[in-house]
Amino acid sequence: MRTPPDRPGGDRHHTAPQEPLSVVIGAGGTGGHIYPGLALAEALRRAEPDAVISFVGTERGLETRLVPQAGYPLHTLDMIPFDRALGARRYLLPAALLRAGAQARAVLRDQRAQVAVGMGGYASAPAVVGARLAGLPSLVHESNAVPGRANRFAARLTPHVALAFDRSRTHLSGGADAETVGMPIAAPLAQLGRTARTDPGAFARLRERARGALRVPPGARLVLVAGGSLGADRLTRAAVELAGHWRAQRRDDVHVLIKTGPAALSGARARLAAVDGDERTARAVAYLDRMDLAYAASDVVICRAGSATVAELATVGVPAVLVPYPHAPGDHQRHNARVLTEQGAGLLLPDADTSGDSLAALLEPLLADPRRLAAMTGAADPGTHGAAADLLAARVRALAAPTAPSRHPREERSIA
Ligand SMILES: CC(=O)N[C@H]1[C@@H](OP(=O)(O)OP(=O)(O)OC[C@H]2O[C@@H](n3ccc(=O)[nH]c3=O)[C@H](O)[C@@H]2O)O[C@H](CO)[C@@H](O)[C@@H]1O
Repeated sequence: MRTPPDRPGGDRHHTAPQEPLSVVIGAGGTGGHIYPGLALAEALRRAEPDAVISFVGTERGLETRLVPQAGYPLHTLDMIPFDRALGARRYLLPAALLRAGAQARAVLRDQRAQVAVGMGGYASAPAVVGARLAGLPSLVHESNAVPGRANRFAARLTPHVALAFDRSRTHLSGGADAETVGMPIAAPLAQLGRTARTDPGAFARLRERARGALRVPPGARLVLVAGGSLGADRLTRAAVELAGHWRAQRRDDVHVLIKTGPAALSGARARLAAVDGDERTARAVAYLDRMDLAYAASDVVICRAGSATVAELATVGVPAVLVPYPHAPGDHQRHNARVLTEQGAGLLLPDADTSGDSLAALLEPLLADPRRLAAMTGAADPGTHGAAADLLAARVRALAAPTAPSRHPREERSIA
């Protein structure tokens, strides 16, 4: 039996011994939904060590690797993607949603959950539907500057909405009452941001260790090319061209680390071998499990503008060249990118203009200008991303409280 802990921000009410906090988190598809879900899970466990946390996801996404690897059970639902389903298969969506919602309800009941949280991705809306079917409170966290259809739908089913970026408020039903908590990011990244801002000596030591771990040649500036959790072929190709260009110039003051995604690794390595056989100028890896090391070691990051990446860059303050994915629903990556470009912490490069030549033209003057790089780092506004996991966890715990305003009239109504 759980003893009511002495809670900072103590917001659960205790009149009698009760079951442990049990929360089901719906998150899936790509890293941008799963890592924030995992950061929330960790924050819940920090606040209530005996909390029972489970995830719902699908068989198709990165969650099948990342969630069990982090030590949490994953229950899979049969759900089709919201956006692709709209087209000719639009008529399949209500039935798919109800079926997946019923599966989520079974998980919620099985786990004796008190709250469901939708973090975005395929499984997010079913988690919220499942909570409605079970008469439980739910909360939606919107991570993008422009919400996707799944979360716009889910936000109509619950009055509890939290935002990563304030600018998405106007797109959501109930958005006016939403709280901007920031994007939950992993504890090592939040810590890296704090160290970078408050302890230059410690950060310099960390940076040296990270550069060693990533095999960055001594004295070279590191350009990290990180497409997003799945990689981005356009960026990988441009980065290989850039490496070839710098290698031809015999430059030993720059090094490119290319995160390709697993599917593109062998092709990228073959192309790199043709221009830089001994990996002096560039190295390709499939995935980086330690993004904290990668950010700490980098002088510039070239990346897509997924919301988690944008929030992490704002937190750690690494200057960025952002190449928004042009087919993201609602062009949300371009809006995400603005978070950094409007601060002066990032430069925008349209996807169609991205090549080895355009990257060289952008990066060469930038890397040669340490004051400009430092100004970009200084301009990055960390906002509340470093604290977002704890802020969101406090909201979730408040909803789980027996006397909390969880049984909102909207949650009592049937969704049918
Ligand atoms: C193509 C597409 O539709 N992408 C969407 C997807 O992005 P996607 O999941 O690719 O990208 P994000 O940038 O949001 O998140 C990537 C996450 O994976 C981590 N990471 C990445 C690479 C790596 O090697 N190791 C690693 O740990 C990053 O640190 C970050 O935490 O979900 C995001 C959140 O809704 C959206 O904003 C993006 O538009």
